[in-house]
Amino acid sequence: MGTALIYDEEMTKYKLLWVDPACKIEVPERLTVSYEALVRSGLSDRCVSIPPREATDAEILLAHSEEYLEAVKKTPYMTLEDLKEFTLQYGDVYFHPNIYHCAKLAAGSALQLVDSVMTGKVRNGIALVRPPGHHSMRSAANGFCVFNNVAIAAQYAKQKHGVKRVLIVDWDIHHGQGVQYCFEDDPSVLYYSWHRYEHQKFWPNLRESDYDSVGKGNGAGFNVNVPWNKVGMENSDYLSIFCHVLLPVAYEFCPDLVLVCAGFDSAIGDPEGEMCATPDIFAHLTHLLMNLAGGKLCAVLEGGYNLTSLPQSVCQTVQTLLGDPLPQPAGLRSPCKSALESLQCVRSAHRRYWSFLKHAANQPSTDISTKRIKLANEEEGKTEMAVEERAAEIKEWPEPPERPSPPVRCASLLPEDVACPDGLKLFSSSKDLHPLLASKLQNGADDQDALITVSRLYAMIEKMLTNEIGSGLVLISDISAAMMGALQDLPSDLVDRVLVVCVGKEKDLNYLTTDGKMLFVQISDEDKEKEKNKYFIPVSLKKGCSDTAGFIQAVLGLLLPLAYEYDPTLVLLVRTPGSGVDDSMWQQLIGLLLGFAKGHTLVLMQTNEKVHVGPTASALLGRPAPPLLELQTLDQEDGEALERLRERLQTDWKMLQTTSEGTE
Ligand SMILES: CC(O)(O)NCCCCN
Ligand SMILES: [Zn+2]
Repeated sequence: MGTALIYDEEMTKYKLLWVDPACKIEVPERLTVSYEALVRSGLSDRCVSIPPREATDAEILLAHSEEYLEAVKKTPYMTLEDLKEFTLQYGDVYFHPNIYHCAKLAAGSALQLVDSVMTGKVRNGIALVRPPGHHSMRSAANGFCVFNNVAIAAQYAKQKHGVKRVLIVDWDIHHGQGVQYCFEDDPSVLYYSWHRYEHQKFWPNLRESDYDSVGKGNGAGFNVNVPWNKVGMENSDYLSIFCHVLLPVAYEFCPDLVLVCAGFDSAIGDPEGEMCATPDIFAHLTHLLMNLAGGKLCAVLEGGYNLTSLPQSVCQTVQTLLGDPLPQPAGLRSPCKSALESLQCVRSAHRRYWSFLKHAANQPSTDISTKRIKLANEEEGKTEMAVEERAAEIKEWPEPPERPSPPVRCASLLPEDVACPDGLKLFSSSKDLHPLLASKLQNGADDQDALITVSRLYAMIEKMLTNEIGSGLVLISDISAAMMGALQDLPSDLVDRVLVVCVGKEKDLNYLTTDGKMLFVQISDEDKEKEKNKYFIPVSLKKGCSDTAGFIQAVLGLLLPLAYEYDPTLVLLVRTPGSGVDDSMWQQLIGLLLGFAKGHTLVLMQTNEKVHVGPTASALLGRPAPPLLELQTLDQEDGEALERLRERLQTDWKMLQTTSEGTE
């Protein structure tokens, strides 16, 4: 299924008609440069073009009051003076004779996107709209927003498509207070937002944007605010918040639909955000959400004011929605102290609502809310520094890397009697021994067949690293022998950093190395807590890999952060017989692992488990994993063991940190 693209140049036909420094950045070119970049890169041709439509009154009233709608309806007929007068009642927004029409198109675009995804016409999609929506409230325009496009879309999805749980991820750098107000007592809509906050000194300067606004009444726990109290946040900060806050909560919430308030003012170069995350980070943020809700994801443009990083970020997002390989998330380092403080505060504020956060640490001793009160009392004037001054610090950043799709998306090495699943291409490798193995033959290696198997594995790995093949699926009769053969002194000129994820128990692991060429993560029911090798991470679950809650917790809170920090050039995923992992969990794992090593994941399974070949192939082809069934709660002892493991490892692996204690 395809990716929808909703855009219409009509939404460029309004602009600021008077002087207002706070609003001058919201220009029509935001939309044109984004769409033109999609056209130039050939991405728009690969999308399913869906026309926008005007939202009806009834649809707008899903999130707004009648009096507000009636008032906005009058604006097309206002004189310039009336428009200025009308605008004065709201904050940081402007009106124009054509903005009501565009606001209906923006909201209608979001609804068209929801319809296209919910009816299965497309898998996912993006709507390039203006005016944005997430600041507008029931009876007020605000922050360049007139109607709350995503809030209306969430209500519409519930009402028209019977969606039970909607996840809204707001990666715009501003807090979508309009969305928060709309759903704060509604447990069927989980609103997650990070936003520049600086202890309430940054616009819209709201006390309720802080991490302790967790939702009200039945909605308690379903509003997650992550305040950025410093500018300059980087890719590592964004990814660690996704791994340690958003994803555990999102997987436990188990949404039927994901809506993204896709604001790109959180990218480097933006005068509003002043952050340092590069445009390719949106490839990863999008990918990490694509295995939720069976892949049903609707992204709706919010902010984004740097006319270079905005189109780059939009293209990165669309390319991931289309299923292209991800760029390596290079240059990750430890999240900064301020990000870790926010991380710790959010996790402790939500500990009581989400079993996946149950083991989160307490609020940091240097409680950041006291800073908020102190700083907020200082003279307000400083916060209103003109936008131009802030924009002066615009940084340089590299063009996002190319993300070419390999000619063969997924190759397979199967025994003759196993049919090649559709979409996979049988890997034909020469019968003679791989030169790298010739040495093993000389010192009389015994088992010829094993050597041939390893030889073909090496040949497949080589084709991956030259990007002739994306991923691979290999069935072998004896998995232990194959792992021994392949991993025993793995030739360094074959691959320099391989992440081995071993699902299930595996007896002798004496090919482990300590030189960092291989990071070995094992999830099983074997308890090996005494391991001291930084590159061997044994995760033990009492009930083994069949325990979905424990498994997903290990994947999200341990494996993902480790993999981001390690940044492998190859992922080797091994499923040992009798692991007990269920297919939907297995597909989730594959889907998430494809985000690393430019999609070069090689799956090793034993021939007697060929019944799992179909689901494995489907996941390797980038098809979304089915939603996980309602997760049981996390086993207490497993949760504590995972926490101990994370504590022990975080001195070596900075992406595992979830508290600010101990950081300089
Ligand atoms: C959509 C948005 O979040 O980017 N709007 C930002 C408004 C900033 C006003 N100072
Ligand atoms: Zn914004």
